[in-house]
Amino acid sequence: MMDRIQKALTEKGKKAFVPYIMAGDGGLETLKEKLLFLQECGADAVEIGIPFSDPVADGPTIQEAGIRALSRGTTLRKVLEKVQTFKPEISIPLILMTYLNPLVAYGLEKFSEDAAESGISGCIIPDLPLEEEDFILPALEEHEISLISLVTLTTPVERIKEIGSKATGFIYAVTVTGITGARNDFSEDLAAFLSSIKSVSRVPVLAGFGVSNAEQVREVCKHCDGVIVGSKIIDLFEQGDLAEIKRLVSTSEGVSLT
Ligand SMILES: O=P(O)(O)OC[C@@H](O)[C@@H](O)c1c[nH]c2ccccc12
Repeated sequence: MMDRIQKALTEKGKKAFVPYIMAGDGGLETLKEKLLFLQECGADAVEIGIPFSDPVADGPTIQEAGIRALSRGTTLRKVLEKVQTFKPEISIPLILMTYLNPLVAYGLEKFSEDAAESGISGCIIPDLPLEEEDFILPALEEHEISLISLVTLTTPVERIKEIGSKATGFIYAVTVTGITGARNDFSEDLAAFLSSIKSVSRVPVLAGFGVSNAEQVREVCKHCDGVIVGSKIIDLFEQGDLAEIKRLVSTSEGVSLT
C-alpha cells in the first residue's frame, strides 16, 4: 500500500520537487508563510529541518541557518506546536529532518504522537543507522509516520538492496560524498548510482545534496523520481528572492515521470 508521501510524490505524474527549510530561521512565525508559499509554488512535499547544535551532515548554509534558528530559541517542541496551529492549511506532506538527540530528549513515543498530531508524514534521521532503526520505527509506524532511508554513493550494493526492499515514503539518494551545500558538478557515477537504487526500490527515489539550479534539477531528474533542494532555497529566502524560488520549484513541472 502506498503511504501518504509516496502518493504525493507520484500522483502528479511528474518529477517531484521537495524543498528543505530550517524551522525557526527568520523566526518561527515565518514558518507558516514559507510553507504556504512553497505549497503554492508546486512543491510536492517539504522537508523541515529541526535546528541542532551538532549537525554532522550539514554544510555551511544549513549550519548557519541552524545557528540563527537556535539563537531564536527554536526547539522541536515549539516547531511541532507551531505546525499544529496551521495544519489544516497544508495539503502536502511535511517531513521532519532531525538528528537523533532531540528525539531522544523529547521521548520517542511522545514525539511520534505529537508529530502525528501536527500532521507530520515522515522523518529523516541522518545519524540513525539502519541496524538501529527498531529503536524508533515501532513508535513511528504506530502513528503512520514514514522513516525515510538515506543511501549514499558509498553504500554497498547489498545494503542498498536491503534498504530498497524495506523503504517507505521515498529513498533519499545522497548525490555527493560529503556535506550538504551547492556544488558545481556531480560524480560521473551519479547516473549509475541512481539507477541502481531505482532498480531495487519499491518507493520513489529522490536525489539531494548540491542541487542548486534548474539545469541540475533537470539533469538529476533524468535518473530518478525527483530532487530535494536545501541550501539554495535557504539562500533565496535569506535574499528575499521569492520569484527565483518559484522558478526553481516549478522546474520539475515540465519533467514527466519515466
Ligand atoms: O542543501 P542541499 O545541498 O541542497 O541538500 C539538501 C539538504 O540540505 C537537506 O535535505 C538536509 C539538511 N540537513 C541534512 C542532513 C542529512 C540529510 C539531508 C539533509
